[in-house]
Amino acid sequence: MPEEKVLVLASQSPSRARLLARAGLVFDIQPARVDEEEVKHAMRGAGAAARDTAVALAELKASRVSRLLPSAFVIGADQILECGDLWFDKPADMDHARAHLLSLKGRTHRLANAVSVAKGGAVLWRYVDEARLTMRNFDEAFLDNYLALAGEDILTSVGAYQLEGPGAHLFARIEGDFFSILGLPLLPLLDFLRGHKIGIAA
Ligand SMILES: Nc1nc2c(ncn2[C@@H]2O[C@H](COP(=O)(O)OP(=O)(O)OP(=O)(O)O)[C@@H](O)[C@H]2O)c(=O)[nH]1
Repeated sequence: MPEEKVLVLASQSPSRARLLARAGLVFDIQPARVDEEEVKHAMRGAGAAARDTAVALAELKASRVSRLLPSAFVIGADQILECGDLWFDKPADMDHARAHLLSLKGRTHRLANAVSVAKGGAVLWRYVDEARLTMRNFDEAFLDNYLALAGEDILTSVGAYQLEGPGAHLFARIEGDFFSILGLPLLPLLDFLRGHKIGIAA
């Protein structure tokens, strides 16, 4: 009897879970207990770039959960939004979301998107890419209408937008992978998983 391949997503992200489920993968969810702020603060203080910090966090989440579930393939991911020399976190509430978007409007921000797979506590694979997103210089009346339409779902997103939803109205231009922007570099991840006979047989 071949060993059943167990797949676990070490993430609380509804977007990451949606992307994997819609690709037909069957998986459990076990969010990682990681103090992201502490790791970001330490790495930023040591001069690490956003992409390296996102990789480190993705690996930490995957390896920590895979130590608890040693026979599973565990996916960890992390996204860092950088605008100017500021790193943004998910907004705490709608007022923060409004302030977030006022500081991003009319500017280009970068998203570092990292994903990692671990098994038995060891990182097997990691991948990182970046996207550049240019927001329109919208006025506050537009922003109020956007917030009313988009609602509190945007609090689950580091940029206070869901590109696949009303967030599309915010942008003049996006450069980068759509799935990565939503939180998961899906195509390289599916490639890796198929190589381990997880997902659709090659
Ligand atoms: N639906 C959606 N979510 C987005 C978008 N852009 C960023 N996100 C989400 O923003 C979040 C980035 O924050 P992270 O700290 O990497 O992840 P998290 O949501 O805290 O979840 P963990 O993996 O448990 O750390 C992720 O959940 C991404 O899926 C988008 O355009 N659409």
